[in-house]
Amino acid sequence: MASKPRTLYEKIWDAHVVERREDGTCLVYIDRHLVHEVTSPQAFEALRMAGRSVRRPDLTLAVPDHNLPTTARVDANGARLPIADRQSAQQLAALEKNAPDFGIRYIDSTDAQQGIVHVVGPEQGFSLPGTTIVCGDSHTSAHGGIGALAFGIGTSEVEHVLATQTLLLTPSKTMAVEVSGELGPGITPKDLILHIIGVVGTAGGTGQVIEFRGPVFEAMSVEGRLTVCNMSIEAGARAGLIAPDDTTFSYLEGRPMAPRGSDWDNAVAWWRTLATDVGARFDRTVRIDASEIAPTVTWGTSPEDTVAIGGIVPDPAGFSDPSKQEAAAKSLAYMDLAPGTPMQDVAIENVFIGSCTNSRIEDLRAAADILRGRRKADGVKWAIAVPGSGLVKRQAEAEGLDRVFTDAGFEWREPGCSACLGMNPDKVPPGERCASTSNRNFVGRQGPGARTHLMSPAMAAAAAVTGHLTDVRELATPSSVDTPFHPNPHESSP
Ligand SMILES: CC(C)[C@H](C(=O)O)[C@@H](O)C(=O)O
Ligand code: SF4
Repeated sequence: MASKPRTLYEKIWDAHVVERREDGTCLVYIDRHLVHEVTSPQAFEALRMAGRSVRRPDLTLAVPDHNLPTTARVDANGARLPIADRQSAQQLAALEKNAPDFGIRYIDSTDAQQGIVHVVGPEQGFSLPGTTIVCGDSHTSAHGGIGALAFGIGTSEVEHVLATQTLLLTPSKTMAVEVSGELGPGITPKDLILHIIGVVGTAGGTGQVIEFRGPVFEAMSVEGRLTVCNMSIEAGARAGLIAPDDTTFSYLEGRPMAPRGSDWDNAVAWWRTLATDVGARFDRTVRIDASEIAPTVTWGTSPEDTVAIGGIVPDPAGFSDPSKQEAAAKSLAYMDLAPGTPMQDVAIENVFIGSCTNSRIEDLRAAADILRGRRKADGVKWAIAVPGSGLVKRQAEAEGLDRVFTDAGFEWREPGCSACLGMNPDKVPPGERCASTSNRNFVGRQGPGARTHLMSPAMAAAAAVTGHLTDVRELATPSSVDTPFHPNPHESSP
């Protein structure tokens, strides 16, 4: 008898279950564990107190990102500069000590391979299709873009994975997000995922694993897929997935930690079997028409508060759900926006291009395409471009993108989480607005009182040039609009 058709999620899940318990929970094997400085110190301390070691240090990779300043890290003599904030300094020092103490590979802040953990994993070939990947960080969902079942875990689970290389989990429900049609000129993966979150809602995917399906994702670069899956957590989902294909394999082949030789061939042969079978069942399916999507921005303090750039700030009274009415009214008060205001009239004083959502080479190219030969508007006080890793930075510099940014009035920074969240010196001043390529527009996310509008890198660049939220399609040169994705994945890899 033919076996039951399975989804991509079910195939990866089944391949990793070590033990099914009577209560429905499963002990699941974890293939890859990424560790950063914020959620790991207590986990290592607990191991130390219990006299335990790390079960598979070779499957664990540590890299600092959240707390690192993105200004110069060494002085003129190459000596490391101190970290001013005490808690940040302690967390960073703890990771630097814990990694070698427990035999884990550690990428130092001064190493060209350092970067945001979710940029570094795929870039190093550490994150692979068909694997289970965890990290004490919600945006671990990003790695689903290469076809891995990847999700964030809490600090006690970090300890559990370090000690046992397993986790106790319950199987998730599945949701298919089927996107038909094609994205229009100038519409990027970020616009697509913002639009999807607007449709699904931040609670829409709760506890589920979303598989993004359809020709748009098949045509998308790995960078774009990482952007989409990165934000699936903002739809409440446990993880996001896109089936691995030739685009994925050519992105990964030859990366430092990817398999080689016959191991590579065997891996690719298995990865090819992972795609969802015809006839496999999802618990829920959401259908979206790509051709209806415009450049998308947020107006409120939740990632589901999205609107097309040509739209207006909504009236809270227009929402049918009373709790949403209340939330929208609160959001608008915090954002200092009046219902009915055209989004394009919203002036911004800050621009942040970076974060694990949009700091890969293709993102920097898209922003630079808009900025080339232009300058930021006078009203824009602070604009920074923060590459997702040292390798992305190096690649961008080789292409002259750093000059495009600095000529346009941007600061060109060292890799890290930066102004995505206020855990390091890069903060948006209270009461000011920021056009940001990050993934969360929560109250105080970019600093106390800061007001965040989420958007794509090209849209953030357009806002920098005009000083207000702007439809990038009105600014774009024909060539930058025609190629929203870099066509050749090899070219777009650092
Ligand atoms: C600090 C970290 C635990 C947090 C997360 O889990 O996502 C951060 O990365 C974020 O984006 O808010
Ligand atoms: S860049 Fe932002 S979203 Fe990504 S891991 Fe860092 S803080 Fe979290």
